[in-house]
Amino acid sequence: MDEHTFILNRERAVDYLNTLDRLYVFDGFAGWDPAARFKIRVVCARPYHALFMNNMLIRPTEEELAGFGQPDFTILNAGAFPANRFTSFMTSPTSIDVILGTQYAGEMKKGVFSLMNYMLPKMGILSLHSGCNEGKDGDVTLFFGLSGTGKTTLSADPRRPLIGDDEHGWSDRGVFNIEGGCYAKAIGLKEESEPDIYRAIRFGTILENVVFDEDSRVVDYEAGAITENTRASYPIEHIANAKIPCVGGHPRNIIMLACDAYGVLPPVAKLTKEQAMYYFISGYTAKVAGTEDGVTEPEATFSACFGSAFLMWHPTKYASMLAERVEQHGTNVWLVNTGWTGGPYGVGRRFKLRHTRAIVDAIHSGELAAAQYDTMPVFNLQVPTVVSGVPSEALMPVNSWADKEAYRRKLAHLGAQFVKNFKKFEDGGGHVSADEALAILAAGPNP
Ligand SMILES: Nc1ncnc2c1ncn2[C@@H]1O[C@H](COP(=O)(O)OP(=O)(O)O)[C@@H](O)[C@H]1O
Ligand SMILES: C=C(OP(=O)(O)O)C(=O)O
Repeated sequence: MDEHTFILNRERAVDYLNTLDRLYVFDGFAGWDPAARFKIRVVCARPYHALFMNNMLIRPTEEELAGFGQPDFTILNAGAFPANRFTSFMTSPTSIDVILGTQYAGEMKKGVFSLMNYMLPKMGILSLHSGCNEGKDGDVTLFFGLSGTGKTTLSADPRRPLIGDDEHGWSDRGVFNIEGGCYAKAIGLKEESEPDIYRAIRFGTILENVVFDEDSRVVDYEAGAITENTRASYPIEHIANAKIPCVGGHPRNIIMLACDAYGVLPPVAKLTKEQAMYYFISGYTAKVAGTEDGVTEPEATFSACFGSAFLMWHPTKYASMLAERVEQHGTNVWLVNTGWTGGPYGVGRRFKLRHTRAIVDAIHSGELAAAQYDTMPVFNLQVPTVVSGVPSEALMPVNSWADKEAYRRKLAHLGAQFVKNFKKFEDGGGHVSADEALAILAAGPNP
């Protein structure tokens, strides 16, 4: 989009907002690190949108609010009003630079994230689409992953204080959350399996698109009648063990999450430095019905750095910043499949949350770093032979499939999709040397 189109959209949003009798304004911060903190003003037509950003941004103290002054950035949310589709560069009535034509509250938080993906790297800080928590001895873990892969679910862990569930920065001082709240998927939520998130849903939380009984107000988390993408937005302090301020040291472990609906990838693999770059740049998951409209069948998705829609620089810029930090801090990198086992979607079933949690626990206890590994064909991934609390036949995927030939076909098929996707990154994008680019490419699958 060019500047002129942006100005036209902005004018349209301002004109619409000016017609309203009442507007809702919220001032808050993005970035828990005071050296990387931005003042954000949200101006919107609906109180729900203002409350959403009250939950998702960092709430200023009364004193901070008194001295807030002019914001660094302003979000104009005129989502009830469409953009003019005849404006050049506008291919739809939905605009997300200033918000027109969509009332999805997530646009505002991801708008701030896009901004941070531009600003932070300029300041030498890596922006991360990841969850983050911290162990008793201060060891930090990042959970990268696309929407629905488990960032929010797995970073909420009663034994590990939560730093954040979705958006972080990694500077020379360590990691910090960008946000002041969480945005959890609520579909199928149960107190037994996700107690922290379930209990975080109380006064002040926004529940979006859930089905509830109008008389009793009891919510039916199982119902996806409106959409599968039901959500709960709550201030981070609603999580009992949130770490406030939401900052931590340099990560000891990075977990890259993929929800592989083909059932091809192992539930956990240990990555070499080059594999870590390869899987980070690839940003794989397989979408099943969920966050996005129109997705009803599993479909491989590659989204660079696990968030290409929010990247403002070439993906290899973020990847090389990640490689530098991983090297400097000796961070271990893991690939965890929170998707299917025993066959693809429709044949097998999703990994049990308690098995994925057992894997994450084995990473944190150091059990996996000391484990024995086998090599998985095609992807050349190092897969542990034993993980406490996880059935061993689930570790090497071929063992969990009844039809071994069908597995081999899907393995080759997924490998080929990775290779095809990676073509556009083969030259390193000017941010890694030609030799490094070759080493990263060689770390990918060989179908
Ligand atoms: N094995 C698993 N690991 C992680 N999440 C799982 C697993 N099985 C089912 N789920 C469900 O998948 C969804 C993951 O969503 P969420 O954690 O909000 O993803 P993200 O924060 O990455 O968008 C949750 O609804 C969770 O209950
Ligand atoms: C907010 C979103 O992302 P996530 O599921 O990663 O929270 C979204 O995709 O709308």
